[in-house]
Amino acid sequence: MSAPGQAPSAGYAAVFVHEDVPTAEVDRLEALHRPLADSVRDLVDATIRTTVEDEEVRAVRAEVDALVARLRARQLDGPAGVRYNAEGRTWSWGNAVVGERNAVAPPLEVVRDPDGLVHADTVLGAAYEGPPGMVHGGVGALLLDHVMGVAASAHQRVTLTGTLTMRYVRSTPLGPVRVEARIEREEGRKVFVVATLGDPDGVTVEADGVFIVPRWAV
Ligand SMILES: CCCCCCCCCCCCCC(=O)SCCNC(=O)CCNC(=O)[C@H](O)C(C)(C)COP(=O)(O)OP(=O)(O)OC[C@H]1O[C@@H](n2cnc3c(N)ncnc32)[C@H](O)[C@@H]1OP(=O)(O)O
Repeated sequence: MSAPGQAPSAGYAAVFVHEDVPTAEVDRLEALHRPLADSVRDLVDATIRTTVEDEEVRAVRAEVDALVARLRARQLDGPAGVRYNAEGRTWSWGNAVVGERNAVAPPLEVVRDPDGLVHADTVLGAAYEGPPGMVHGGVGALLLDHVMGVAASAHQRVTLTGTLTMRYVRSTPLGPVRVEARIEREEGRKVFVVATLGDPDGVTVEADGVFIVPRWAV
């Protein structure tokens, strides 16, 4: 444990890395890598749903292994972390929900309206299944946590999830989903956020959470 007033651990603090990369270069790299993540996401879906012959499965595996080896020829020592430049541009390419290079993350664009509503639309396919044909409850929580965190941070402060409560009103079918979140109220360093996850027929999960501005971030 770290002393009060400090980041929880050197490891945590170390993921916020200042990097002297101009915004145009960050944008160029994102444009280069995003289609690769899209293709890998497609590969994940195809891996789940393929019905090809055994030999074809073995052959594809060999090709995928070769591709992995090519990408690993030069790579970071650990996770991608959160990076920022002098222009205030931040990027977190490995983020589990919005990482531009993360094929595990559903493609999600989080939008903040002028009135404070934060929302995101995406389509969840076979990789996000829990009950048959339905979104895994943990995936719903993942999306809600992130969008609620964005609402709490208001793009100007660090907040961490303190407590997250969810009520699964009905199952969420795989397919198009929408997350909405807004700040309900604030008390000192505690930010209370309410949110919903829904399908085209309406709300499927209701959530409320307490997001904390950690003492080390004040
Ligand atoms: C500029 C940057 C913008 C970036 C935008 C990007 C958006 C990204 C969005 C990503 C989204 C993804 C997000 C993620 O995935 S965040 C990852 C998941 N969350 C965590 O890992 C958090 C782990 N916990 C901690 O680090 C600490 O325990 C925290 C920071 C939470 C509090 O430690 P701290 O030492 O700071 O707190 P304190 O003891 O001084 O207490 C202060 C007040 O808070 C109250 N309290 C304490 N704990 C809890 C609790 N668990 N629930 C409810 N309330 C709690 C406490 O009673 C007190 O209230 P009061 O007595 O004053 O009334």
